[in-house]
Amino acid sequence: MFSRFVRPTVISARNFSTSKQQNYKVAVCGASGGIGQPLSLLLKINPLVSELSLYDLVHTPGVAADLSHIETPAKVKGFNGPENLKEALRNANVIIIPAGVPRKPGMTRDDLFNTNAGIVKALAECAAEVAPQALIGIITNPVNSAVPIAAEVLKKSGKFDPKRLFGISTLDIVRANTFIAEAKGLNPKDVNVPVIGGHSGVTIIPLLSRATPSVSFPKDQLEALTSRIQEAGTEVVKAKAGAGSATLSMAYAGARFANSLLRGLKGESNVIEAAYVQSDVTEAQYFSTPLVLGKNGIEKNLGLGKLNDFEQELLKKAMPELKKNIEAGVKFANA
Ligand SMILES: NC(=O)C1=CN([C@@H]2O[C@H](COP(=O)(O)OP(=O)(O)OC[C@H]3O[C@@H](n4cnc5c(N)ncnc54)[C@H](O)[C@@H]3O)[C@@H](O)[C@H]2O)C=CC1
Ligand SMILES: O=C([O-])CC(=O)C(=O)O
Repeated sequence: MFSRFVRPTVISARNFSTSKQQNYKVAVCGASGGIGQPLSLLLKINPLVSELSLYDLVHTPGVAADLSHIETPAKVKGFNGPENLKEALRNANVIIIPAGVPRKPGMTRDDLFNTNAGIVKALAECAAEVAPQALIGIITNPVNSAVPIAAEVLKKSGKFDPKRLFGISTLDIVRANTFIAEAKGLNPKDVNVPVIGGHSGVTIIPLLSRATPSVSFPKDQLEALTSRIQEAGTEVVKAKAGAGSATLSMAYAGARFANSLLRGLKGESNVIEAAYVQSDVTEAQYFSTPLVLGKNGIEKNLGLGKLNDFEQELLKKAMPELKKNIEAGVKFANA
């Protein structure tokens, strides 16, 4: 199934050739941040975006003014502060959320829970009220808990549609593709590595046995590559030495994911992208697997597929942590 995957073109700037509807409003919450700004730039040059709504607590007038001078059709509006949140999100087709604090060296993604859980909760509450049809993609960490928080909030307001809520785990796939291409001397654009599970440490489960093109590694290299993919976020946090976590690669991954949501919305067939969603493919209530995306969000969950013994072991190790993260999110939202 992965061989049919087509790497989307994120950047097409002025070379627009789409004839179908492209009137989509995309809102970015946390638009002035390290991820938010480059993500908004990539969305501004996406031909499927007609309206780009930038929300943050600070600096959105400046970011919006700056982006609005780019010679693409998307209309950019900046919304600063909670009093403007409703207007920012109203009737959005897609809402992407990179709002919240990032890690510093020595922290786990879970250490961000106390600050970021409340941010995600408030944004989801507003989305439920003013954009109940929106496809919502959450970047904010810890993703494993943030998605259950948003789901519980949406459930409380009677607006939860499991086909429309996504934790964005695309960066794990982007990294896996890059690292495997490097290891095998391939062009990364030709490599597709499924990564399933959650988005932190052991919950990130790369399925190298199912990479296309097919690749194989001796056991020690397989283990080293697997753990590099699982710990790649920490690699960036360490390299940035206190200045935050991945922003540019995440902006790329977020733009790729948003583009796939939009391609699905406009009725393109065969749009496949993995994300962390409500799921019954394992005993964890939320789990990332490849999805077919369509006009209403998830059209089909493609499930786990076949795992080899090594990957079964990774899955076993991921489960307790993932379930704990999910439980923490559900508990927080219902406290
Ligand atoms: N899912 C993934 O693969 C990844 C997730 N992340 C996560 O993304 C989040 C953002 O990271 P960065 O952009 O580097 O952080 P940042 O600190 O540079 O930017 C965050 C932005 O959110 C804004 N913000 C804070 N509270 C807000 C609220 N209540 N409403 C709206 N905006 C609010 C801030 O003003 C700031 O502009 C972090 O939680 C980080 O851990 C980062 C990389 C990858
Ligand atoms: O590692 C972090 O804190 C940010 C993140 O989620 C990633 O880069 O995968």
